[in-house]
Amino acid sequence: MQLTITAMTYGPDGLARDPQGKAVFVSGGVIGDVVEARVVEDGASFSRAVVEELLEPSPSRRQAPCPFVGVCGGCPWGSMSREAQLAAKEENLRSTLDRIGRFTPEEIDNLVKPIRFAKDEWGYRNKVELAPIHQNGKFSLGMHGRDPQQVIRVDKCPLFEKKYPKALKGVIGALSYLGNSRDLEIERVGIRASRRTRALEIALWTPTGAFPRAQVSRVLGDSLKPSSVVRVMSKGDRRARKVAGVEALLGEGSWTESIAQEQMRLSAPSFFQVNTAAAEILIELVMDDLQPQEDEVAVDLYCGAGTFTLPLARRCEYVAAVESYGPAVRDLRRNLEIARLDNVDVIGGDAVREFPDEEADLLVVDPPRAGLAPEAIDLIASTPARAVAYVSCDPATLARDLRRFCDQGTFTPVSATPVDLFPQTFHCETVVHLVRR
Ligand SMILES: C[S@@+](CC[C@H](N)C(=O)[O-])C[C@H]1O[C@@H](n2cnc3c(N)ncnc32)[C@H](O)[C@@H]1O
Repeated sequence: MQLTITAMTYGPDGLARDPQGKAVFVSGGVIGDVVEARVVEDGASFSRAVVEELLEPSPSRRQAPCPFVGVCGGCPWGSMSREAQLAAKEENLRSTLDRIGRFTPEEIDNLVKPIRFAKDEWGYRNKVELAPIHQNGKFSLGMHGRDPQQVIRVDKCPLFEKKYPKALKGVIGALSYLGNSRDLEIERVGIRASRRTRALEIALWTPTGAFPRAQVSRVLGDSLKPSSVVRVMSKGDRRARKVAGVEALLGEGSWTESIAQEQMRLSAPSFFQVNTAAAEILIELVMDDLQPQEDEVAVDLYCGAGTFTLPLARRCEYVAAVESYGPAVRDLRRNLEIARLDNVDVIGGDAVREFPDEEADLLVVDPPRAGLAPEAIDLIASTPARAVAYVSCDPATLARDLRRFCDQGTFTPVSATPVDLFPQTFHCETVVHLVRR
């Protein structure tokens, strides 16, 4: 079937319409392509197809600097120009606010601001994760494919921090050498690198039990000169592994990044924004939207290790920060100590159950992809706050929650700024400014 790709989905695929007007998700299609496609799934409301032949390549199509684009899971939009990626992300936010948020075209025009982005579209990721490969009795490491069951053999990744072009090869080489002389039981390996602090950490995720600590730290230390090597021990059911502890095998036992003039120290299991330069845009937008004042109280929900907590604490009288993940709570306490900030109440627990009872003037919420629980919206509405900054990594749950805020009636969104935190992917971060009606 001949198809023209007219949009990008919130996923790797292009979107086209068949002659009857039914939506077709086209794997391998880039906006503007004319393709010959084979339908692989014909559903009642939409179909799925794969590109068989590129009849007229889109002007937005380009040669990506990595042969694994399309196969590897890291760069699903890598064959599309940056301009086209940015435009598609802005359009995705608009269409989600329309479909799920039920905002009118005029409201969307008023809300959505031009997408913001940092300079680097490659070499921006401060973190990559490697998965084990056991093949023909040999051990190695690779990256998850577009099909997450598949692990692709790579020795470099153009998304990873450009100041460390040889880190992947070094880690894979050293651990393959060790893993072929004895079973290290590696479940995954995380590498974090900072061009600002020069910190390089290798985190080996393994089950609890015996582990050749000295040998691993010697081989990784000799080949990569990392600032830290840690072992993250996990236990429990395969689908719900829990961190049982982190042991430092070499160096600092944590990784340091510098962001918006703050030093952040992170333990390997803690969340940190993977694109430091673009995360600084999030901080700038949140502070510009909220304009925190020195006599004000701020609440930071889903605060992680403190990306927004520290800048809020510099500007406000007092901050209450809530985070449910133990390692991140400990990181935040340490980051506040390093920053000599003593005006923050760090609350470990669920954002709804532990909702701070302070009279908040401002709130920052940065939930995971699932977005906010309906109770969280009611709790936020029950505060006397004058404004909320909602940082979202999922346009669909964001649109749902903005509709709930509007229906609840206390806060109304006044701007939604997409930020390109994840170039080469369809993912998009958004900062929404809500004010009291
Ligand atoms: C998207 S991250 C944002 C972290 C932080 N604001 C930052 O930018 O670095 C979401 C955070 O929410 C935490 N989290 C997840 N569910 C939570 C809950 N129910 N209550 C409180 N925190 C939660 C996660 O552990 C994670 O640190």
